Amino acid sequence: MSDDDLTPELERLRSLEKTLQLALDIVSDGIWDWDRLTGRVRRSARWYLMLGYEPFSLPETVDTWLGLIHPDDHPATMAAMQRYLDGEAPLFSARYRFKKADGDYIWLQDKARFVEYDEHGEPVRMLGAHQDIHLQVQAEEEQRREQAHLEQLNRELERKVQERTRALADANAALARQLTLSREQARTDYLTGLFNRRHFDQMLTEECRHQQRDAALVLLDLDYFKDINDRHGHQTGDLVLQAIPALLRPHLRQADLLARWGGEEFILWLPDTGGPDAVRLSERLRHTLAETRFCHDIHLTASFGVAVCRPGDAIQQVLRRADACLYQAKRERNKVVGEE
Ligand SMILES: Nc1nc2c(ncn2[C@@H]2O[C@H](COP(=O)(O)OP(=O)(O)OP(=O)(O)O)[C@@H](O)[C@H]2O)c(=O)[nH]1
Repeated sequence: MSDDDLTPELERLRSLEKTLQLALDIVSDGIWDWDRLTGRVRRSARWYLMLGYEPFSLPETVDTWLGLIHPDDHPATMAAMQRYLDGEAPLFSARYRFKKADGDYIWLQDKARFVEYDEHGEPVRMLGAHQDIHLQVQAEEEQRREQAHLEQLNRELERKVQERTRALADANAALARQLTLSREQARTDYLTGLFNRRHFDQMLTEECRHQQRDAALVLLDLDYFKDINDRHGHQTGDLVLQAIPALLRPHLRQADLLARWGGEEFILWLPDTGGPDAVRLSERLRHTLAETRFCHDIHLTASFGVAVCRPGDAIQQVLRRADACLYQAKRERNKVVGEE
């Protein structure tokens, strides 16, 4: 073939190469072309511009590439290359940071594959394309940071909700305890721990409503209690009053109700109990009190008024009758008086 024949063919090839170059510029930000036999790596002008270097100003060697990869991304990049060389990947593909002329790093996507082989089938040429994905990676990192921040906020919110829920449950439990205590206090005499008059009244009304048999009402009034206060002081008087329930209780049944009726006055409701039994019990209580030595060797007696409540009786009437009996007992003191 003469030179004249070659010229149009060369022109056609040059035009083709130019077209190819333009097409590569459209789909990538830099092209590299490695000749495995010479070790030379040619890079496109755009490749240099992408990194801020003068076009073709760096040595056209593999070491230039290796020297510009961020040290942290080196192992993964080499591993990706090895996978391709070992035939485990259809092409070399890696993301890594690459050093620019100003010393900063940008994120690149690098994709390459062998394009020529020798007669033994050994690859001799590799063609690669770089893509500047810096903005994309930054956006992804920002998104990851935001996601992590949101997850952190979410965890904090959940922790706070749990804390509040726990605090609320604690507050509810404390409130329930307080309510129970308040209810307890509302029906208890603070000094003796017995039911107070108000609660006893309520219970009596209930008891009467369901009463089917005789019951007894006993009023118990300590004698000359004022003397104890006067002689030993009000605090000692309190101690004596506080000791009364423990002295009476052993003589009572589960169903019997004992309450503090007022100052030094106590009251007993004895269900299913007739007059004689109530008087006998009152005598036992009278003896117990009379035989007890309180603090400071205090002696004490009590007077008792016993009335019987029959089914259908008005409780106020019964109370009045018990009070009348007590009044009579008080004439002598240390005495039990029951209804005739
Ligand atoms: N320490 C103390 N004394 C009380 C309490 N409540 C009432 N008293 C005293 O009980 C005394 C009752 O006096 P009085 O009503 O005169 O009766 P008394 O001295 O027991 O005499 P008689 O009932 O007539 O035998 C008063 O001194 C009250 O101050 C109390 O909670 N603690």
